Amino acid sequence: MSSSLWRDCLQRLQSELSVTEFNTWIKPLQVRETDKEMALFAPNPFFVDWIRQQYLDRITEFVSAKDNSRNLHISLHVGHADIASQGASNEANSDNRSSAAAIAQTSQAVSPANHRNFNKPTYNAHSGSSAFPQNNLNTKFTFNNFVEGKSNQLARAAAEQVAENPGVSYNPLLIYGGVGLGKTHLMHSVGNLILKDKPDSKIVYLHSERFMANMVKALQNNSMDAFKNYYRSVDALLIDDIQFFANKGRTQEEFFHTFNNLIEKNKQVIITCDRYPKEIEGLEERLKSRFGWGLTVAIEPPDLETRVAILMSKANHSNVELPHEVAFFIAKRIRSNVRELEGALKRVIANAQFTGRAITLDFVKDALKDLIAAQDKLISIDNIQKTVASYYKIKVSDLLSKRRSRSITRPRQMAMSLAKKLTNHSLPEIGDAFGGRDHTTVLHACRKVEELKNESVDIEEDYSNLLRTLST
Ligand SMILES: Nc1ncnc2c1ncn2[C@@H]1O[C@H](COP(=O)(O)OP(=O)(O)OP(=O)(O)O)[C@@H](O)[C@H]1O
Repeated sequence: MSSSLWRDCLQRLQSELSVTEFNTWIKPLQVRETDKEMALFAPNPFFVDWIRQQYLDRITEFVSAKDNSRNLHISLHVGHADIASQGASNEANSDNRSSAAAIAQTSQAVSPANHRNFNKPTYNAHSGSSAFPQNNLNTKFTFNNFVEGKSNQLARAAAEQVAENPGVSYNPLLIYGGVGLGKTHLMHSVGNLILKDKPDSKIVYLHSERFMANMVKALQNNSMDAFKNYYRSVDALLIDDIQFFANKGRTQEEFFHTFNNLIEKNKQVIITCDRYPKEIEGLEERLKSRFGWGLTVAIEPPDLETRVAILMSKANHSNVELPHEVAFFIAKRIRSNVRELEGALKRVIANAQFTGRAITLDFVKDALKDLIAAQDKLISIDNIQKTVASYYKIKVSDLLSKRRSRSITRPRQMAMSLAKKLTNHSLPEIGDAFGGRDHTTVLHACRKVEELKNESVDIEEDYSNLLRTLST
């Protein structure tokens, strides 16, 4: 079935994409539209992945601009629109869940607001009588395919310990770091390993947004007891992106009690967060302090060697031979996070498959030219150093020197903190660029600047001035 909204969307995409791209990826999509949802169907999981990475933002943007009154959810599925209709009617029939469950396994609801968060596959959801998910673990995320490097070593080691001794080693385990760095991957790896050792364990993974949605549903349906019992009866609760709880008082209250209950019973809790939890505004102090009871570990952006290793490993898993020089080229250019690195690799592989061309350096330069151009426009550490030095009327060589007088250390800390904020370089890379300093020095500088900004209007003003100069 094809709605007029979808037809408009197709027209727009056709005008924006090349003929091959449109015919290969967009034309085969089937659509089923209801009042609340636009469900898109693609022939296989790879196709779904590709649509999500390359086109979903654009489709979502277009649909919400064109029809913002309905706030349509856009979901992606493997399969055919007509089979899904059968699935949907099965879903309504509580005695016949198999088709609905099969569809649920490959479905990821996406709305303009929650698109990033629900992007993650949750293939392992069991069907069941409960209104709540049974485990939602993605079996693709394991320790075996998690590439270790300096940036994630500690987090990985802690996660492995927790998987071996759930509820005992570190409870809670809190993993924090920027987007796409492997926090969710590690969390699922723990869940999968616990299940391998103890298949009867009740492990639940969910995004914090889902926790809140389930709570709201339970409040509406007068089923809070079932909600509480469900989450308090698990052996391990893995909850992603806790920063989402900021300023959501009722959800925090509920989570606080669930958390206490589980920890008291030595049930494992694992939490991820996109920043150091103490820095989340709108998160209650009692939660922040409890999160610190166990172990808090950071994941940093991977360094060059780790990025190369990740690319080689991902290519290997897709049975693709990736020349080392190509991996090196991509890893050098794409530094932001692993998700983008993986996206670039997928794009290279798909392009090579379409065109039948070999993956050479020239081929990759061409296939990724827009990504590379965007990357080249990013602010460089060099530029930050020059701007900060000139602002404080010192020399760049002072910033790189060992001098420790305040007139030099403050600007140096400011420059490091701006480098962390405005570039995709990892802490070790920033440290290197500042006269070979350790990554902990950079971390300290970032925290110090945050602290000083709160204490001193002058520093706050310097920071804003520099940020403005660098961002224009
Ligand atoms: N060290 C690694 N080895 C292999 N794959 C990795 C590694 N780190 C990240 N990835 C891959 O990168 C992608 C993004 O990782 P993940 O979803 O775990 O990031 P995240 O930190 O949870 O991000 P977000 O904050 O956006 O939720 C996944 O496909 C994951 O498998």
